[in-house]
Amino acid sequence: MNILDKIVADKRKEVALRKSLIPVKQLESSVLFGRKSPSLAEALRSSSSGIIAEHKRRSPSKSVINQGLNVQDVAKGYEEAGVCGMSVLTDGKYFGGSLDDLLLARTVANIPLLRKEFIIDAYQILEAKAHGADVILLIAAILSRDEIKTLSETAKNLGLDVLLEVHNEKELQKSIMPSLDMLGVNNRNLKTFEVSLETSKSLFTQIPDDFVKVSESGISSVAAIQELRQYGYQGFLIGENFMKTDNPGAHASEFIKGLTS
Ligand SMILES: O=C(O)c1ccccc1NCC(=O)[C@H](O)[C@H](O)COP(=O)(O)O
Repeated sequence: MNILDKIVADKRKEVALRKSLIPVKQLESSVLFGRKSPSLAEALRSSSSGIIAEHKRRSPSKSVINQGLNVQDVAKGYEEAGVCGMSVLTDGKYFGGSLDDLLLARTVANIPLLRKEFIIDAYQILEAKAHGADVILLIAAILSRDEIKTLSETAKNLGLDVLLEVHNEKELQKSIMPSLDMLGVNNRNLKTFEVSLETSKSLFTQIPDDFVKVSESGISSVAAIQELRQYGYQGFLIGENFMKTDNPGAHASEFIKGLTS
């Protein structure tokens, strides 16, 4: 069993438990459920930086990145830095995150928030909306085409943007459909943890122009982004490079200045 299989097996149990504890009606009656979500795809299209900055305490590939920060400070810092959106990892077991992190980020920031999660069930999309997310992530490696269609249509019906993540041509070809807003190429192979920006560079021609192209993982320099832009990428998801510092917001701010100067 690879790490992705393990995460998904645990996620199925976790979602079943959560469903038994919190009924859909309760999620739907939350204050944030009625909130209009700003679009991350639109923000990326009109941005000169394209940065989506992530809150990431730890990960299967790197173990601990930074456990000592307050998620609200990180969210405020990212917003002040001028990022287009913030990604909040909500998985507890492997990433040390939670839905409370999303809620806390929402209370202090107005930028689009992405629920970074291993979504396998529409219930998790309702949770995302109820906790202030504007965008959900769907991972092609763990979903069938039919599941991607059902889950992305659920998200669109709730006014959320959808970022669909792929790692290779096969995942990309099975996933293309109109209910997606952004296509993300993950430079990290989630089964082996190997990271290479070549993954983004090799897949860009096959992503139709209707989708905002996002390059994810392993991005740590302004030069890398300038190069990825040549391939048509408009969004850049960065986690560890910001989160490993004492002040991710300040680091993101310096990074964005380097990109836009
Ligand atoms: O980051 C991991 O080790 C990981 C392992 C298994 C599944 C997903 C994983 N990461 C999720 C992500 O996609 C990244 O957090 C995100 O793209 C940011 O990456 P980075 O800038 O390299 O922290």
